[in-house]
Amino acid sequence: MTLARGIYGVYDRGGLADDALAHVARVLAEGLVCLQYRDKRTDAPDHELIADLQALCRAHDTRFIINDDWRLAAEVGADGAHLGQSDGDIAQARAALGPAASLGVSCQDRLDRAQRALAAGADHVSFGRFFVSTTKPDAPPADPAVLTRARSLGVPIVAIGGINAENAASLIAAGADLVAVSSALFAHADGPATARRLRALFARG
Ligand SMILES: Cc1ncc(COP(=O)(O)OP(=O)(O)O)c(N)n1
Ligand SMILES: Cc1nc(C(=O)O)sc1CCOP(=O)(O)O
Repeated sequence: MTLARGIYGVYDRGGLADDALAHVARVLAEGLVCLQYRDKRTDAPDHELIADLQALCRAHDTRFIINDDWRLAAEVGADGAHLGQSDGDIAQARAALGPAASLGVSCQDRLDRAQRALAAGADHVSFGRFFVSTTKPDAPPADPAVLTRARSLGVPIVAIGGINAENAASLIAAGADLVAVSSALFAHADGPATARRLRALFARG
């Protein structure tokens, strides 16, 4: 299923408050296209948390995506997976997840990576980081011009890295269909207000 334009939430399991799920529900209520479960702390997925997030996503008509591990995505019946350059075979992931799944691939600032990912079965591609990210401080920088070049690919283009309500407009203007946001949505109390402001940016066209 083609991802609509809008907000792509990245729920990073590290450093969450006790009321994290209630906070996620408030953010989802603002209207996110999808929510990614990302856990870099352990190889042991938190199945209870995954089930809770998946249920919240269903209730809010938000696609639920698993980072890094397409086998886990298939096992839990997620709506899709997001793969980095070393997260396995994209064609194998597509075969396992099926044609309706959302399958995204990180391409940093490389159009050739995006072309290869799409040829192998991805249906959207992600570029970044565009701003300094507290969630992933070592992510290499990308120039927003890659978003403009990527329009020619004809698939949804995701921008990621340090994005918030103040800086997202430039990336949307450059060509991003979705902005992938973690800390500004989920590590700050004003995450729901940020989601509302981001939505307004897309509503402007
Ligand atoms: C939407 C989106 N884009 C890029 C990434 C980064 O994925 P990856 O390169 O696999 O790096 P880690 O997230 O594993 O650190 C992402 N997660 N989501
Ligand atoms: C998970 C991730 N990947 C990135 C990349 O550039 O590939 S940046 C990033 C972190 C996104 O979180 P925040 O919105 O808090 O910066």
